[in-house]
Amino acid sequence: MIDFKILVVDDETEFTDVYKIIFADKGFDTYSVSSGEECLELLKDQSFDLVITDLKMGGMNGMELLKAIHEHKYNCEVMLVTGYGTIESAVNAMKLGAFGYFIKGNDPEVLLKEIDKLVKIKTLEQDNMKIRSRLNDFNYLLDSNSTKFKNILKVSEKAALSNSNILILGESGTGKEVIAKYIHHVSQRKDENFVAVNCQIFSDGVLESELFGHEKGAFTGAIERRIGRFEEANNGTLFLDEIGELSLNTQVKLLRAIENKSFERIGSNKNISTNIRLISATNRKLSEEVKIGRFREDLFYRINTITIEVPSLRERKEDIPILLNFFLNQLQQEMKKKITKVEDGLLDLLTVYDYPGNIRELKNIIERLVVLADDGTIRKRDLPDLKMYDDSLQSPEEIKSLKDIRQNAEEKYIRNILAMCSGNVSEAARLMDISRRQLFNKLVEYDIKH
Ligand SMILES: Nc1ncnc2c1ncn2[C@@H]1O[C@H](COP(=O)(O)OP(=O)(O)OP(=O)(O)O)[C@@H](O)[C@H]1O
Repeated sequence: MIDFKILVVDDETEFTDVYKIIFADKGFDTYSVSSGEECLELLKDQSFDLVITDLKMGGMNGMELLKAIHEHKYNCEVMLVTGYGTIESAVNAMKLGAFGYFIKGNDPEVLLKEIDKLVKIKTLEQDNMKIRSRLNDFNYLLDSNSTKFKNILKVSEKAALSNSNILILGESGTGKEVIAKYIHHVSQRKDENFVAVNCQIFSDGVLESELFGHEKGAFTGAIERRIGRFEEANNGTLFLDEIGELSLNTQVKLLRAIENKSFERIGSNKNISTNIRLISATNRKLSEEVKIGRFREDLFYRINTITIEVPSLRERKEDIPILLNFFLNQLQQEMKKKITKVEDGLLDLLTVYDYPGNIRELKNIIERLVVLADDGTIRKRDLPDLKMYDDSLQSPEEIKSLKDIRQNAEEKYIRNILAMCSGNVSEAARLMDISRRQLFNKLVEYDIKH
């Protein structure tokens, strides 16, 4: 069956029957109704690629139907069927946006050729949509000034060519999922699904049903059959994030599915074979987890045919300027806000900080700067806690007086608590167990704006 739905509209059933046979024979999904009114009713519930309507009908005629379809903005083409005597109105119909017309009694091949053109247009549009959605989906920065990260990209591209299972290691927020998507994107599986599952957010039983699916009635609450992520990812890529969080029980089931390249839905004996590339990721040291018996060794060797270690952001600080640019562009579009200037010294502060939360943290900070920006300028004063950036500038050799250190710590503490309370002084004072007056004095002393 071709993915193309046709609706034939004619009050003479002998014609609709003939069309149905011809179209069905060519593999089109064909329906028929006997009036324009019925056609409009059906279009409310179902979508069709093409409506072929007779021009002359009792009730609403073909031309009126064409106008109504356009008025409702239904996304389908219309072709008119006409006798010799009415060709002129068929031509007028084309001026009104009909895709074409067909003269009753002519060779149906002529009509089929016209339909074929539409099928080709539809396929082309679908391909374009797929390409666009792939590109939209891949809105990440892959340029890098860091040799380490450039190497990661090279290894990813090579790994993508194979079918091997890949393990991505790295701290939280370094972009492990981004790398997984990139591998999928450059692999031969790119037109198939990329399915991501975060193993941490599900409890044991729920995760198994998430991965393998279940049959209706398999357990209390299984009110209908559910396709699991393994099935969804068939022929594509399955990305298991936080794989280090899997229980030993689920590890056994996952290992079996990988080894046998097949699995069963929960509550079913039917074996379903699967063809997936598995990419796993974790911020845990999996080899250590194996040593202490928290992660199965056999599974570890199954999933890490190729291991990719994504560097932390502090190991690739040379990328902070281009990441800043990238996120600024992205956020300007998302927030419809123009940023034309980065205040002097801001980039230095951003570069000096160590980002325990990696790119995720940098992105959040930039988002905050854009939200708080006015006059199109992002500024130092809007950084979440300026002091922590200055702190990382201190070298261990710099010996300071105890008083300085104490004041430093106090100021940082106050700034953090204030940020936690979104600047609410009463709440911050309560948390710090001091009076509002005492806190106000400290704010003046440290020149903290709130
Ligand atoms: N190269 C990049 N270009 C643009 N954005 C990126 C890039 N790398 C990471 N990010 C952004 O940083 C955030 C964290 O990325 P991602 O989720 O891939 O990290 P992760 O290492 O998988 O994190 P976790 O271990 O917490 O799951 C996301 O918002 C992502 O869009």
